[in-house]
Amino acid sequence: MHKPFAKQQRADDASHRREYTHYLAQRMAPAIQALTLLAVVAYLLAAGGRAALSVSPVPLVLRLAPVLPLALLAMAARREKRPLQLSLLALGCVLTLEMGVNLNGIGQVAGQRLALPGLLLPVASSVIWIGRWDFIVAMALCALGPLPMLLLSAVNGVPIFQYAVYMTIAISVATVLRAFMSRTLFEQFRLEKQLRLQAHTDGLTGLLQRNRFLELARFELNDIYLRRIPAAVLYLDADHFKQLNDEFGHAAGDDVLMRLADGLRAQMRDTDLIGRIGGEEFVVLLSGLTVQHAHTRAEQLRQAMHIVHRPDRLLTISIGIAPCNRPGESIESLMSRADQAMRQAKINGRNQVVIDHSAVHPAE
Ligand SMILES: Nc1nc2c(ncn2[C@@H]2O[C@H](COP(=O)(O)OP(=O)(O)OP(=O)(O)O)[C@@H](O)[C@H]2O)c(=O)[nH]1
Repeated sequence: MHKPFAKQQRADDASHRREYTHYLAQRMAPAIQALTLLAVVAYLLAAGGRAALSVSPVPLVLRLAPVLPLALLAMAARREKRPLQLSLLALGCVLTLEMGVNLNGIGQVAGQRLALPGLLLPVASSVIWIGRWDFIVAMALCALGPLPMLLLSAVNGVPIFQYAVYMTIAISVATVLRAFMSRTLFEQFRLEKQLRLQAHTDGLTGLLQRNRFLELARFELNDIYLRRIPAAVLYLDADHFKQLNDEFGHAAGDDVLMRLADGLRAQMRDTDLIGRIGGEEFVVLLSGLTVQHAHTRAEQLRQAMHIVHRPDRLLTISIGIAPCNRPGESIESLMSRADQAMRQAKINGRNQVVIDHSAVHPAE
């Protein structure tokens, strides 16, 4: 179930990190999918070419064996979007490639040369690692993977020394590339989040913008109808607001609107969805409350607003309530009924709560 946006704004560091990890997974998935596919083709070409050019004590079938797990990993990566699973698939691919390097190099006079393509691996894969842990594991696999083959074919340790130098350079380059990529992606994530926040929240009151409210309310209503729980929509409008603006200016009006929004937030539960729908009009979706409970809450809210002082008088609001008692009814229709009830409250003399009875179930 979608929680109110206000709640998302208070997300702690752990959920922020989780959000970033999922963002990275979305961004990295196509690269991981392309690289795992490339690994299958590259391995086939390299192992096939080597089999045609040189003799090896390891049977060809065994040397080509990594193609199957590589192909399976590439296929699994095609449908994957979850961060941990993507990291594990990419690591599986690196591990299989390193096993392939050993299978093709063991027993060959110039076996150590086969370790050279492995030097590409840290650099080629540097940007796909989602977390720090998978990057470290991948680099360790790249560095240590070809060692069995090198140890078997080394003469006086010379190839191992050369390999260690080149691998250190390759891992250093990979670390720089990854650091640059992480910084760029984190900045992009931060900016996108900030833009989303600005697009979703009202700049003056910090409440949900109309469109975002409607979007979240649709999700919430689906859940309400599915679970068959009671709910109600409140439509709130500040009384004689034009008079305030006309007499004391828009800045005074803005100040009252901000304090009205603060009062709304303080009175409502974390799970209530609150949106600013128009100038001095607000809507609340109260989930899990019967119409009687919603009425009590609306009355409390109306009275709580009296502590907000306007320069000319106490702030009063008129509230309309539409109970969600027609399964499948849209949020737009509920808001329209609540708005009608609010208009009735204005006609009745303002500063009061009116329930829309047009669709109240007989049982209620
Ligand atoms: N300060 C300020 N005023 C706004 C804002 N948005 C809308 N308004 C003003 O809100 C006022 C709404 O006035 P009306 O719709 O006539 O309603 P009212 O004067 O409150 O009268 P009733 O609703 O009948 O009690 C208008 O003067 C708008 O200019 C805003 O963001 N800031």
